[in-house]
This record gives sequence, structure tokens and C-alpha cells, in this order.
Amino acid sequence: MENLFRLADHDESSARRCVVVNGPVIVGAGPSGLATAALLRDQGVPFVVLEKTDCIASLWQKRTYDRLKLHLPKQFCQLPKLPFPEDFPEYPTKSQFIGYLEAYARRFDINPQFNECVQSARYDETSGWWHVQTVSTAGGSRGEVEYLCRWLVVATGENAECVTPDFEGLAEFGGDVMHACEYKSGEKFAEKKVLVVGCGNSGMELSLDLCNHDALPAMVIRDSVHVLPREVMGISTFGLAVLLMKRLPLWLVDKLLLILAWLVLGNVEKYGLKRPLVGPMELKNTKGKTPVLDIGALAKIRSGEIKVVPGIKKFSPGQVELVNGEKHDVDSVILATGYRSNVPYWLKESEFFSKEGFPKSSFPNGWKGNSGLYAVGFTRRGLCGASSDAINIAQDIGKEYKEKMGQKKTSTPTHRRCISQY
Ligand SMILES: Cc1cc2nc3c(=O)[nH]c(=O)nc-3n(C[C@H](O)[C@H](O)[C@H](O)COP(=O)(O)OP(=O)(O)OC[C@H]3O[C@@H](n4cnc5c(N)ncnc54)[C@H](O)[C@@H]3O)c2cc1C
Ligand SMILES: NC(=O)C1=CN([C@@H]2O[C@H](COP(=O)(O)OP(=O)(O)OC[C@H]3O[C@@H](n4cnc5c(N)ncnc54)[C@H](OP(=O)(O)O)[C@@H]3O)[C@@H](O)[C@H]2O)C=CC1
Ligand SMILES: O=C(O)C(=O)Cc1c[nH]c2ccccc12
Repeated sequence: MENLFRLADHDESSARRCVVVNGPVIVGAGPSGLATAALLRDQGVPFVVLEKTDCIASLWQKRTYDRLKLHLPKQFCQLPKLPFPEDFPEYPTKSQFIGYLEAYARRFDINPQFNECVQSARYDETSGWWHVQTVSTAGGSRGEVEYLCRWLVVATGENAECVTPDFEGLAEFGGDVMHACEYKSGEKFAEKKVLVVGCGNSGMELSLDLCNHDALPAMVIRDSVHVLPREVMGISTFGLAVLLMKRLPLWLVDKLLLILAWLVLGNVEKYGLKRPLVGPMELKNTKGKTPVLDIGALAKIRSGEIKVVPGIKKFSPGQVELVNGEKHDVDSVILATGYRSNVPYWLKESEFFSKEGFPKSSFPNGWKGNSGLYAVGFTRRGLCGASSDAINIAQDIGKEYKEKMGQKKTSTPTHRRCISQY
């Protein structure tokens, strides 16, 4: 805590504390927050990382399934300043990636304040300080803390909250219902009829995992989806797309990807996988909708082991009714219906962030707002987008921090609850 001036209330055991941070507060200890912290550490800028769970990279540690692997080649997923170990495979496993992130935090001496959930953050124009309020998520009563800082880095991620649509009759369905983020393995679903709602990478990979555990999955595709092979003749489709995008217009890259997909996968529309009218990379860039990088689900769809069904009309006890009128018996439902940002719940700001909780300016301009506000990891470009933001942010804050340090001592905030300092 060498980087904090702690301003305690009347006594240490009191429920409210006020902490002045001589540097940025980073909200979230996922890959984005860690990358930003590492680059700040490298420049000698002090910071505090606030994390609502009890570990780093909670999405990866607590909210993903056992057999998950990165689906982009490793060179697109490593964070700045520390490459993956040489013996990592092309597509690292979840546990390898978590091990790498743990080592990353250790290497850059990043020690987040765990179990502190940011509930509100607002900028005080008069004083020029951000007021960041947290509440303890640990058992017991460590109480609430207010952090005061000049810079606020939002690193809470694009996947902070689960999207769980409100289907008619779901409350009466009676079987197991879970979101994809709670799914660990298909083991307990053997011989069960499982309805997987959604056909993004989660829906596809969970359906495949269910098949591999002898379950009977049916996957809901309510509209359309781009499925691409993860590799073409041993070359990563994503890597190829990145290379092509440097030289060719997006529409042409998309045309080439779709030709390749057709050559490798054939016509997937006959299995119910209607392609969107907009190309895969354009759709990712404009709507954030990630194309599916197939790791084997398509073969199971072809063989009929994964059934494809249209949108849901409603549920009834033990059954689902689809928009085409068909009714199916179902044992369990897995909602692979995506995620959303949680920024609108806590950040009191509407100039830089949209009401959906994403920066209004698109990549590469969405990392810096006004009054010392920053966003890392909201580019819809996965881990490589997060690294790019982190580099920009750390450079910018580093420069300002050094300027401020060069000036005369800046005023400490006057705040009614901040009565002492050390
Ligand atoms: C299943 C899955 C697989 C993926 N695979 C890939 C891949 O292979 N390659 C790739 O490039 N991208 C992938 N992604 C994209 C993913 O967004 C990134 O991998 C990465 O986790 C993003 O990092 P982040 O730090 O921005 O967000 P997160 O990893 O979500 O971290 C945000 C952190 O902020 C914390 N937090 C949230 N709200 C608060 C709050 N109010 N107060 C305090 N703390 C808070 C959370 O607990 C969390 O620890 C995948 C996503 C998912 C869901
Ligand atoms: N191995 C890996 O690296 C993996 C990576 N990921 C990544 O995680 C992120 C999140 O992926 P994912 O969880 O798949 O979320 P997505 O947002 O990509 O997909 C959500 C899916 O749910 C569907 N859906 C939403 N609401 C409904 C509804 N009411 N009825 C029927 N369908 C509905 C959507 O359909 P529609 O398109 O019509 O809205 C879409 O098919 C992505 O970036 C993905 O690439 C995920 C899994 C594995
Ligand atoms: O896996 C994800 O969620 C990503 O965001 C990684 C990613 C960024 N750009 C893409 C384009 C095609 C497929 C995956 C990605």
C-alpha cells in the first residue's frame, strides 16, 4: 500500500474509509486491468486496482467451462511486455492462460484490492477528483471505501454481466436453467436433452462439449450466424484476416473469407446456419458480433448429433415451443445468450460512455475520455484490442503523472470524511 495515502475516518474499525490514491484507480483485474497496471508499473506510476471478486481474471477463473481454449492463436492473446512461455501450444488452454496471467501479476507486482466492488464513480468538476465508491463483497463487514483519484481507468470488460432473456413460461419450465457462464462440463448432462439457446462461440462450443459427454443438445439459431474454420490449411483464419485487412478493403477481406469458408466447410446454410447479409469482419467491427471459429461443432451438426432448431416461442413444464410450432421435450436449458457491460450501473458519466456501457468512439479512438477517464478492453477486438488500449493509456497517464510530479505539490482533497493521512 505504499502508493496510498490512507485517510481514515474516526477510527480504523469504522465502516467508512476514505483513501486518496496518488495515481490512477483501475477498476477490474482482468487481462485489461493487468496490462494497464503492468505498463504503469514499468514507468514507476503508482496505481490501485479494485477487483470485485477474490482473484485476478475472474471471467477466466470462475465463469468459463473446463475445456475452454483460446480460439485465437497465441501471438494475438499475450499481454504487453511478457510473451507466453515458448512451450505454450498455438491455442493455450484455459489453465495455461490463467497461469500466465498469475505470473504476469507477480512479475509486475500487481496486488489488486480484492473483494471490492465499485458501486459508483463520479467526477467532481470543482475539485478535479474522481470519487470512486466501493462496497466489500467479502463476508464480514469491511465496509465501504471511497477512493479519490485524478485518473480513472475502466477495465470491467465487455462480458461483465450475463444476458438472460425473459422467455415466456421459463419460470414454469421446471428443469435446470443456467447461463453459459455457469457451465463447467457436460458430465452431468449425459443422456439428457439440453436446449442450448444461442449460436455464438459459447453456444457452439458448449453444444460440442455436451456431445462429447453423450448428452443430446439442440441449439437455437433464431436468426443468422457466420461460421468460419478456425484454420485453413494450418493457417489461422483470424491471422489471415488481420493480414488481409492491412492491405485490402474490409468488403474484399470478407468476400475472401467467405470463399475460403465455402471451400473448407461447404454450404452450411443447408444445416440451418443462415449467413448474415453483412460479412464476418464487418459485422464484428460494426456490431461487435464475433464470428464462430469452428473447433468441431459443425461436424456434429452435420452428423445430426447437435440438432439445430429455430427461435423460441415459449416454455411450458418440461417442454419448449419453437416459432415454427414444434414442441420438444427438454431436460435442461443453457442460455448461451451473451454478455453486456456493467458500466452504466456504476459510472456517473454519459459523454464518453454510451448508455450500453461502451465508449462512443470506435477503435482506435475509444480509450480516452475527458477529465482523466479511460477505457481499456472495450474495442470488441479481444485481448489484442485490450493490449493496444493499455499501451495508449499507460503512455498518456505516465506523461501527465510526470508533469504533475514536476509541478509543485498538488493539493490534497478536502473531504468531510477524510480526516487523517498517512
Ligand atoms: C468464454 C470466453 C472466451 C474468450 N476467448 C477469447 C480468446 O480466445 N481470445 C481473445 O482475444 N478474447 C477472448 N475473449 C474475450 C474476452 O473479453 C477477453 O479474453 C478478456 O477476458 C477481456 O479482459 P477484460 O479484462 O477486458 O475483461 P474481464 O476478463 O471480464 O475482466 C474484468 C474484471 O473486472 C471485474 N469487475 C467487473 N465489474 C467490477 C466492479 N464494478 N468493481 C470491481 N471489479 C469489477 C471482474 O470481476 C473481472 O475480473 C473471450 C471471452 C469469453 C467470454
Ligand atoms: N474459445 C473461445 O475463445 C471462446 C470465445 N468466446 C467469446 O466470448 C464472447 C461471448 O460469446 P457468446 O457467449 O457466444 O455470446 P454472443 O453475444 O457472441 O452470442 C450470443 C448468442 O445468443 C443469441 N441470443 C441472444 N438472445 C437470444 C434470444 N432471446 N433467443 C435466441 N437467441 C438469442 C444471439 O443471437 P443473435 O445473433 O440473433 O442476437 C447469439 O447467437 C464472444 O466474443 C466470443 O467470441 C466464447 C466462447 C468460447
Ligand atoms: O474471442 C473473442 O471474443 C474476440 O473478441 C476475439 C476476436 C477479435 N476479433 C475477432 C474476429 C473474429 C473472431 C474472433 C475475434
